[in-house]
Amino acid sequence: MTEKLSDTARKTVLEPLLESGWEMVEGRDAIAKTYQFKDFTEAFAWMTRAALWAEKWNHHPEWFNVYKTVQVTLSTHDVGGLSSLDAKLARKLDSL
Ligand SMILES: C[C@H](O)[C@H](O)[C@H]1CNC2=NC(N)=NC(=O)C2=N1
Repeated sequence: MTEKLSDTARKTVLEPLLESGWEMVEGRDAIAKTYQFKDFTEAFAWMTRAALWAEKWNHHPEWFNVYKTVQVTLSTHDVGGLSSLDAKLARKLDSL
């Protein structure tokens, strides 16, 4: 069962992400990051790889793509805030 991150988990799990370019979204329990690629092909190839992980884990990003920029927001809709799935997906997105 997915749960909202506890205060303790936020310290250990979110802090490394916030140090690597993720930001808390104002007014909402979510994290966001903007990725820049060389061109649209690179951006879309990355989105395709990300989509396969999202499907595999049944956890999907909110994202917005314009040309070579992809803005990603992560939150767990089922619990109305951040869960460990968001942290897991964020780490995966950073590694792709
Ligand atoms: C029914 C389905 O399992 C759920 O709606 C899944 C799908 N993908 C999801 N993605 C995200 N980001 N949050 C969710 O709560 C979520 N729930």
